[in-house]
Amino acid sequence: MGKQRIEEVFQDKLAAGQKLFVPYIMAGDGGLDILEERLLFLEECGASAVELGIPFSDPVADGPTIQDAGIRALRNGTTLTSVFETLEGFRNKLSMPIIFMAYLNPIYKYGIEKFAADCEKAGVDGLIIPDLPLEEEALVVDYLQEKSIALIRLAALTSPEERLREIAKRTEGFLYAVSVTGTTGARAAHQANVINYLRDLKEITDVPVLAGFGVSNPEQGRELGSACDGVIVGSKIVELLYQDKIDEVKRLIQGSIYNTSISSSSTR
Ligand SMILES: O=P(O)(O)OC[C@@H](O)[C@@H](O)c1c[nH]c2ccccc12
Repeated sequence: MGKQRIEEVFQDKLAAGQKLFVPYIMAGDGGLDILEERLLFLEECGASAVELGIPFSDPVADGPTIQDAGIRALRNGTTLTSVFETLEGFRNKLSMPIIFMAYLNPIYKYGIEKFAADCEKAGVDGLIIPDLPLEEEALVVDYLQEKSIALIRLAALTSPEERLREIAKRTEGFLYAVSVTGTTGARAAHQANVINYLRDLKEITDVPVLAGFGVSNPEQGRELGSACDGVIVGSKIVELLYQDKIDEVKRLIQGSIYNTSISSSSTR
């Protein structure tokens, strides 16, 4: 399904007046045995897609919460191979898109051609590679395109306008609007200029724009979501799952995706 699944699922939700919510979890945190249960739960809560982190020893864009989750996952012996195998076992039980968040090094070591083929086999629809700049994309784009795997590009608050336009033009599936300057991690509030940044991004692209980094509660989710198409939440979700606070995960997701056409939130 690949890129097309992301486009269709997101378009359906947006057309129904819903905002999008994409939780990030670290594959192998808590063991790969619980991955199926967690993904089914997130889908049931109303997640529009899931961003699945591949643990890596040198996660330069990650703050302490996700770094710690990565260390736990690596200690559990999580590898790209075991994640692919696990997903293949239950992919057909989920209808939401699955997006990998992986640094370039593990993908490169695995072999980009094999990686793209295994994404297709395991039903991985899209990919975020945070340490792959536009200038180096030639390393991967052809292989991903052949398998229809969306390469989701990241816009930064500090990117000059011309670069933002290029990023917006190239991105597939959606545009990831990084909404803080710094690493991942829950924050109490966002900078004042973030809303304008999101509105500007909406103007330069037709694909959905999702805001990520720093969202830690439904109020922030709704605030950022009001200026774009929805939010991505990582650290807060990772922390709540680690603490087994399942009900709070549900509240965070459902509280963030209000429905723009019928004011009460849908639990579908
Ligand atoms: O953790 P936060 O602040 O909620 O941010 C989302 C983020 O975790 C997730 O999208 C992500 C995890 N690691 C990344 C590295 C780069 C870009 C994005 C990510």
